[in-house]
Amino acid sequence: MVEDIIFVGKLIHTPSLGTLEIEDATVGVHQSKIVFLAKSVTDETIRLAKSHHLLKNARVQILKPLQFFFPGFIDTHIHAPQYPNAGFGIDVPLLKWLEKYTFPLESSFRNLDKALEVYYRVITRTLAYGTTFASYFSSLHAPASALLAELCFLLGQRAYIGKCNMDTLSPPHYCEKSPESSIEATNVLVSFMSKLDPERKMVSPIVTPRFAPSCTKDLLQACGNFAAAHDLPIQTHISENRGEIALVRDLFPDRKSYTDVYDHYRLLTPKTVLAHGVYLEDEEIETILNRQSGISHCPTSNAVIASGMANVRRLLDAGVKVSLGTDVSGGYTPNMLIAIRQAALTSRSLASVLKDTRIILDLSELLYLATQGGAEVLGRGAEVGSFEEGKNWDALVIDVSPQSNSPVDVYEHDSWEHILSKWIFNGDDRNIAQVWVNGKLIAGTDCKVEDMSPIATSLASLYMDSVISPVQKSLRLREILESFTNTISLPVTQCVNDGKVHAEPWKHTNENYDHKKSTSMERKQFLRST
Ligand SMILES: O=c1[nH]c(=O)c2nc[nH]c2[nH]1
Ligand SMILES: [Zn+2]
Repeated sequence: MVEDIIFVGKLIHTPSLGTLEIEDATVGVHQSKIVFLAKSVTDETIRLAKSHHLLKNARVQILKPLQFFFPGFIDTHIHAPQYPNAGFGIDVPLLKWLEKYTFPLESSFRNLDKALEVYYRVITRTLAYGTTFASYFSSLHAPASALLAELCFLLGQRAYIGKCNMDTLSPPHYCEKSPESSIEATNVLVSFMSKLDPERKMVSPIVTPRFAPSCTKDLLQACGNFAAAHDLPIQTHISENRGEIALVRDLFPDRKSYTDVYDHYRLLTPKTVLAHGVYLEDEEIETILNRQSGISHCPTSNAVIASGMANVRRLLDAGVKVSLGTDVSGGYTPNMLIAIRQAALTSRSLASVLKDTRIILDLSELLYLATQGGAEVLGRGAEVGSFEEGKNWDALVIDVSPQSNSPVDVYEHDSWEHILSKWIFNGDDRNIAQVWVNGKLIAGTDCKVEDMSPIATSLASLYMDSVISPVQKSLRLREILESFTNTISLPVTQCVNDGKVHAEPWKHTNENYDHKKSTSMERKQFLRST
């Protein structure tokens, strides 16, 4: 059961593009939803909240000075298995980067021990950075993707999880055998996740054709059909890099443009997330608008792998939905604050290059992209992204007081607009005191062991244990997960990987690989590669 709480304090959000609201507020949360919202704090508003029929048993949480509520960040594009590469590998352009750094790493996620370790880390790190909702690409492996879904569910992060569909132009050891086997594995993941969270409230599958060059025409067609048949969102990459666009032109000579490839295969829907969109032509933008698909602007990775600078203003002026993604590990960090900063600076650089100051994104627009804009692109605009009666309580408590021990120095004369801007440009995870998802406190510097769920506590204590060897850690991790899985009796499902069928997704996918034998080659390779 989720506790009912009346939150009292400064509340900052961007409910629509260009609207920044900074007000004192009294917010009543019942069973994870906002049921009362008064935009002031007085004895009367608190009394009114307490007398609300759904808040009779609510406790009251009052923020301290220099603390405020902010909607949780929504990262609409992040590659979970690439997290170990975050922070290096910036010497080559996109297609070479995939070959040199990305495919070798992702292919190792057939090893579920590795997946456990990396996925635990990426979820807890993004939560500490205030990401309450992430749209993850995983690798092509259904079992590891199921594990990612399960960990998000158990640790409490809202997430879309997509296993990559890719059946061509990829290394033989990291390429699906056929469109049929790719869709079969996707179906396995969808079935697993449907049992994990039947209402798709916390975790939902998302159909993930990696990008046009890594899919045959039959696979693109099958992905479009599958998404339509199961009413699922879709995510992919588009128009990120000039070399990639030329490749798409060569591979799909019958299609007018990169966008037309996706449109032809029914992959552009109101629930489609298109990452990058740096070089879209006017006609492509119009198609994306007509299909009501959205863009995930990934300025950090666009800069890191020198792909280019997307003109967000042009997309917004056209009426296209835009959000923000960290795109780890093209992006060097899963920290959404950095993505916001990079979006700000990219818009300024472009404004200077194109001699048009209108291109500059102001703070309220940047914050919208990172919150409500993300919710809209993921098709969840009515549920999360800002504070409104009926929405879920996915919120951060930001602390810029000296007690936060953060790099944000506030002076007496600073307005709240200035404080907000200082947090965005100077802050870090030390300012994120509380992370609430779906009415539960699950992370943040204030989050005590007693606040955490039992699984989060067990996993956290394991990770803080510096004595235990990596091999023991991996075994213990698996044991913990299995014990919790049994406790909440998650459905045992069948997962297909590399053509084999397995009883439970967290068990091995490779019959020759025994995780208990810590000397096995695979484990040694895993330890060396992490
Ligand atoms: O930034 C990117 N990261 C990826 O993993 C990828 N795959 C295809 N295109 C891509 N772009
Ligand atoms: Zn990407």
